[in-house]
Amino acid sequence: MESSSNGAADTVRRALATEAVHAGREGLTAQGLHTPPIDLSTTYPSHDSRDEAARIDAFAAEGILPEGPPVYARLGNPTVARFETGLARLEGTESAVAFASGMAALSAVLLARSAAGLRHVVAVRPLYGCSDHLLTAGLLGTEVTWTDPAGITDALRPDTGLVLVESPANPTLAEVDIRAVAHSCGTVPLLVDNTFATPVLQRPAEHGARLVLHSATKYLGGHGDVMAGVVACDEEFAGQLRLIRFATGGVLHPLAGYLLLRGLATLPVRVRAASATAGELARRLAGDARVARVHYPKLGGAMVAFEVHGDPHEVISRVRLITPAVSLGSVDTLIQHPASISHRIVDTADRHDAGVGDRLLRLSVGLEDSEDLWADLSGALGERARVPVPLHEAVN
Ligand code: MET
Repeated sequence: MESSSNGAADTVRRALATEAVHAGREGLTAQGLHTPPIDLSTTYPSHDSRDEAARIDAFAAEGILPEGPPVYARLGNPTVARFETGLARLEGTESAVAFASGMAALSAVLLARSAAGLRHVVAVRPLYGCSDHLLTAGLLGTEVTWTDPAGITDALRPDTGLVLVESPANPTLAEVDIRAVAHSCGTVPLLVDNTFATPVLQRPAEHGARLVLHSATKYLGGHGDVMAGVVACDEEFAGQLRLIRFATGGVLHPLAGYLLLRGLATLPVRVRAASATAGELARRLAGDARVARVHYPKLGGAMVAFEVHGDPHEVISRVRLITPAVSLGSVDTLIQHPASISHRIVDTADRHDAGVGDRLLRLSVGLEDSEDLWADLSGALGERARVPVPLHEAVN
């Protein structure tokens, strides 16, 4: 293995905060560099076509990247590979494969399983709304059985290729016991969407998940300026994902790879700071008569969900410091109404069954001062509505 950027041996197991800064920066010092280079090449020159053919054959066999330049950018990219290395180290997996978005990453996993003749998926609600929709609509030819964690074993079939859970879940922050769920899956791969927790709070692979999914757009990037997805997994599955990525083209741009690697360096600091503020806001919301219910994970984290007695649209319209926008994981605090945005695409009855009520608001806590955030949130909650008021407009 190459030496790290500061020359320390990689054989020593290092703490997460150290890995966050150094993993993926291997070999820079030897190149005389401090920051990772951004390789924008779409193709790579070679006068040896026989060697190129052999390298393509080697990649096509198992999705293993050949030594040296990647031939063509759809096979791989050195800047993106640094991010993949960094994320794999943080999640404690052999490999990671990055995509253009979280949905592209999930799609690649589903296609990999379908290609193996295993098109049945078992999934637990709630999931992020578009993940739910992708499965429910069967857009990729998969068939889904929705169940709760206790029903997973009974839901498995000979053609089940994947079990899918998200914990803490978007948007209710419901948690599952990942180790117990992994046990219920038997030999079927378990995919855990770890977007909300991040490897700072939870490393699903340590509890038996074979695949760990992230919308890297969120905490991994951390600044609301890069869209990406990534799957952390063993090298065998990673090879399949690279082949799917090559065939379907959902590659990550190298600049995004650079921004994500930079984001990983501050991930532990950002997540811990935002989580402390989120915990405090959750505590204040729980003690506020204008709030009917607060959802905050046992695991902690920077996401808070809460149900208001009043009209949730009014709260959204009144925030001034907090950004009224979907998405999460940025340095600034965001608030959105899942029934209107992130989970709009989920059938109303299914959404309600999953615990995503019409009065639920989802807060992604950023790095601002907690008193400033509380002042804004408290102002937005308004003076009245300490008891439920009817929702008049077209809220399903
Ligand atoms: C297009 S809606 C959702 C974006 C993001 N996945 C979220 O949950 O906020």
